[in-house]
Amino acid sequence: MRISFLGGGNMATALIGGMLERGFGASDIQVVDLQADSCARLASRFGVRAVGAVDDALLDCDVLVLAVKPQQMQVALASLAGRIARPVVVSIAAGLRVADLSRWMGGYRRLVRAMPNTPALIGAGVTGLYADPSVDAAGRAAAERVLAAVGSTVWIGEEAQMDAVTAVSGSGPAYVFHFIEALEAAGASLGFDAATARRLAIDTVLGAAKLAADSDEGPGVLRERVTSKGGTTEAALASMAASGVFDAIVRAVHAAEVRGRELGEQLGKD
Ligand SMILES: NC(=O)C1=CN([C@@H]2O[C@H](COP(=O)(O)OP(=O)(O)OC[C@H]3O[C@@H](n4cnc5c(N)ncnc54)[C@H](O)[C@@H]3O)[C@@H](O)[C@H]2O)C=CC1
Ligand SMILES: O=C(O)[C@@H]1CCC=N1
Repeated sequence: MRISFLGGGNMATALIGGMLERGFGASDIQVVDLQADSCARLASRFGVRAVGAVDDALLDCDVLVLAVKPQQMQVALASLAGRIARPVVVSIAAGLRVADLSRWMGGYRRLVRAMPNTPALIGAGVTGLYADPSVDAAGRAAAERVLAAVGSTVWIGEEAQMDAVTAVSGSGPAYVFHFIEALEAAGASLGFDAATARRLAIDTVLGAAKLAADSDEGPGVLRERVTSKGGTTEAALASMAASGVFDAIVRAVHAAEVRGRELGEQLGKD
């Protein structure tokens, strides 16, 4: 299976790295990026073909992944209109709807929207996928194969829910990194050196996530197990509740969902 990327930034790098780790061949992967330094970096790091402009070889693929910023998409797609007939086109852009992507590609409709996240870099991503109803089973399977190479996949039945996927799991790693930053800062403020504070914070999140993933019980039950009556955890959780941490996180995820919808509406007007 031949895969091409339009845009070779953070996410394309994460996806290509993960795919190569999982047995995709470098000679089956191509990238186009406007920045010469991005092309040089991808070519030297991964051994893939990386070019500065769309050409016929790049478009001769089974899956074309659209990996430019939402604001860059319309201009980027203008270079494809009328030039593709075969590949299933997979957009990983936040917000942008199938109808608008299709219009910008001159009516091409073999489109799948995917929302991966950066842990794809180590094969630990999760991706929500939505296919235009016109995409056949083979097209869906091809798109899923690319994203499944870098983590788990979940098909979403309604396109409108892709903004919720973006808010929960697409942006989600940033929330977790932010939590790690806070835990690390707290450790440092309690007197640990930087390396020790970071180790304690990261390994705690890693271990807790693994425990949650491996357990038949939900995170609420696991939380209660840590929380001894009258103990230290109870004191910390009471402080979090007083600060409204839980509700603040829920509100933050809703803000991300709203921003995804706004992006789609604003950019789709043109
Ligand atoms: N960063 C993340 O965690 C996630 C990002 N996304 C989505 O992935 C997409 C890419 O995001 P990043 O990789 O973070 O952005 P990025 O800015 O790192 O990469 C975009 C790349 O596209 C290139 N580019 C721009 N216009 C181009 C054109 N016309 N032709 C060829 N290349 C062009 C840029 O030079 C840049 O290297 C976005 O649409 C974003 O919504 C999706 C899931 C997670
Ligand atoms: O922040 C963003 O817009 C992108 C989409 C999901 C993660 N990063």
